[in-house]
Amino acid sequence: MDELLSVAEMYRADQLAIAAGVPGPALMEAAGAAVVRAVCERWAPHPTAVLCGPGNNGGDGFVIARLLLEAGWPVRLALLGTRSALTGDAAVAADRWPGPIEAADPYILKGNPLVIDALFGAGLSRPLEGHARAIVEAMEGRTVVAVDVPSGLHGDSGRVLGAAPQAALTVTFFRRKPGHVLLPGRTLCGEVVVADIGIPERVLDGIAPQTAVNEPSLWRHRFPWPALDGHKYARGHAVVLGGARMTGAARLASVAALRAGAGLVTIACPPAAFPVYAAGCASVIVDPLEEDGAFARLLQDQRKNAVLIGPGAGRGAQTRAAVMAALDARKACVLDADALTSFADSADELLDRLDKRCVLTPHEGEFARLFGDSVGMDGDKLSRVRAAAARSGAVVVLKGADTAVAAPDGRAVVNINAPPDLATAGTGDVLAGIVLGLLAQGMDGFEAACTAVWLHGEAGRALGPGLISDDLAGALPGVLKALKAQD
Ligand SMILES: NC(=O)C1=CN([C@@H]2O[C@H](COP(=O)(O)OP(=O)(O)OC[C@H]3O[C@@H](n4cnc5c(N)ncnc54)[C@H](O)[C@@H]3O)[C@@H](O)[C@H]2O)[C@@H](O)CC1
Ligand SMILES: Nc1ncnc2c1ncn2[C@@H]1O[C@H](COP(=O)(O)OP(=O)(O)O)[C@@H](O)[C@H]1O
Ligand SMILES: [K+]
Repeated sequence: MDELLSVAEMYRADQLAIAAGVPGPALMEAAGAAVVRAVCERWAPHPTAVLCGPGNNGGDGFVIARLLLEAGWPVRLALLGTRSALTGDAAVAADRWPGPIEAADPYILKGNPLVIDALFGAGLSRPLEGHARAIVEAMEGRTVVAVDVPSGLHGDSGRVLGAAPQAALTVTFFRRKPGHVLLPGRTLCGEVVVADIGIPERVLDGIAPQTAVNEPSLWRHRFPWPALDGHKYARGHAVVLGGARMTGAARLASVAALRAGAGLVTIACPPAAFPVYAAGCASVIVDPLEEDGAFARLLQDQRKNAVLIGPGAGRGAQTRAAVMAALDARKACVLDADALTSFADSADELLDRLDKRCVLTPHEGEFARLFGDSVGMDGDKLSRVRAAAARSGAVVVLKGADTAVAAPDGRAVVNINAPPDLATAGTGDVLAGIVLGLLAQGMDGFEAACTAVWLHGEAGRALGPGLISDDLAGALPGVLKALKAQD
């Protein structure tokens, strides 16, 4: 599993490693050596400036400068702050640096195209300003290798505090932090190398991290591959509420649900729209809702076990009533798009009714409408999605280039495989359909959401530039085949 450690958890990992008998200076020496290895693998020796900060990140910088010098590199080292202010392991590392210590002034970068940024680590306590900010800004245009994180980037949020350089390479230690995968951090880090510095894996037992990168090892063992003796009803019957006008959305979602493995998929739609839906995918059942209450009656069929409401549903009382009917019928639910926006003025009415078999799939705008009052929009993506899941009791998928998924019990993942080609109309409808198809097959809400987001990203990658949402479901068989081949 690819855990993401918060800054506090990383400090705890360091402490547990030291308590287990790995000396602090040995960790720092290993960290510096890992950076030097990564640098030497990528660049031939050339003039390099190592910028050291006042803490242990700077301590790593002293180790790096010494090892580069020993490897024959032309190195200059500059320190932000004074030598006498260094303490602990950083002071030990500084003692072992044989060269001069210069002041961290932008002039030191002159003639040094490669810069090692060892100013600040992931746990920055306040925004960069003054001298620190000036030197970070002066790195622009140079090849920057960041130690742990580009200085100024916060490891928990992925946000820039004041300023941070664009790195070509970031070498971090033991595990990535959320800031390496959340935007804009992910972009600023460039290539990320995770180095083993001798922290024993078992320290994770004492930390029990709740955050990870979304990858198949988290949910592959629960993927609902059809059984040899299975039949279509064993694979679930999914229902999609179709709207009167925007019919494409429900059609995209219904095909995606089938491709994700649902045994049957029904679109329940207004009678006037029946011809449009019926002319769509031949594998999808279309059921016109002839009279008031027809949707609730349709859901009385116990075999219909999962419901998607939102894509193209229309905003207003009818959609709200359909959501309530699905919740009353205790179906596994995916609520997306209009199903979320329809509760913008009465969010609590919805949020008080949800449980962990409900998956909400808002983009940032829909999130603001539904959770703006309860959670707010100020926090970072991971904190907000976690708070939203805790508030609602549902699984929340906060979409975007760095989609984050959270369960009400506090687990969360950040997804990193989705290409920007997915930023095109209708891809969210496809995602909602994939979640639906997996829920229909009995996957639990959090696993279904994580799996769907990953499959959606892989389908996007398989298609690449030029993809439109119509193509995505058709790419799922190839993605699923590759996933199955890894079993
Ligand atoms: N045993 C360990 O703890 C290990 C730590 N390592 C390194 O240690 C780093 C973390 O070290 P620290 O916790 O000392 O953190 P930093 O090296 O980021 O230093 C924190 C110091 O910077 C100051 N500071 C924070 N924000 C500032 C701002 N905006 N302007 C000016 N000064 C500011 C703080 O007051 C504090 O003195 C990691 O990033 C990693 O590079 C590695 O050596 C591996 C082992
Ligand atoms: N830059 C991006 N990189 C990766 N994925 C993206 C990017 N922009 C959007 N997406 C994904 O595309 C989908 C868009 O969904 P949504 O905003 O609901 O659009 P629509 O309503 O048109 O379907 C989401 O899954 C989102 O995560
Ligand atoms: K740094």
